Amino acid sequence: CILNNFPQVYDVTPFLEEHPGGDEVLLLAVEKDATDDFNDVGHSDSAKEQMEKFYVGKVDTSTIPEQPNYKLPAQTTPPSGQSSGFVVKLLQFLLPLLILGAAFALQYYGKKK
Ligand code: HEM
Repeated sequence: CILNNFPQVYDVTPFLEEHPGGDEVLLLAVEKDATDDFNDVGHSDSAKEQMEKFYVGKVDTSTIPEQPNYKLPAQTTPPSGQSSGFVVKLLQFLLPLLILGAAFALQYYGKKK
């Protein structure tokens, strides 16, 4: 089935083996709007007449959503990833300070003894 000359739909299944341009190009156009592909080749008037033999019907364009009704897949990082990432960053900043503080404290108490 081909969406050629959108919104007209043509079923070219019986034509696959007879198509002078080969079946491959037709199969590449399956289930998409092949209007540009068809026109770019510069098909003859006879080709356009033959096309009418495969006419199935029209797509009811009112059923096509204006916005695609799918959502992009969510980011791979889990939702908790953000907060744990923050904790890691905080620790990366605080840990060297803590070690430095511990080193100074040890030095101070070590001298006292
Ligand atoms: C119902 C749809 C189609 C019909 C009835 C059809 C019919 C034909 C016919 C009769 C020819 C011989 C040349 C001519 O008379 O113009 C032809 C050639 C060709 N068609 Fe189609 N065609 C269809 C769809 C497509 C689509 C979707 C493509 C996609 C690109 C395509 C690509 C070609 C190519 C590449 C040639 C060869 C042109 C050449 O060698 O000069 N056709 N087609």
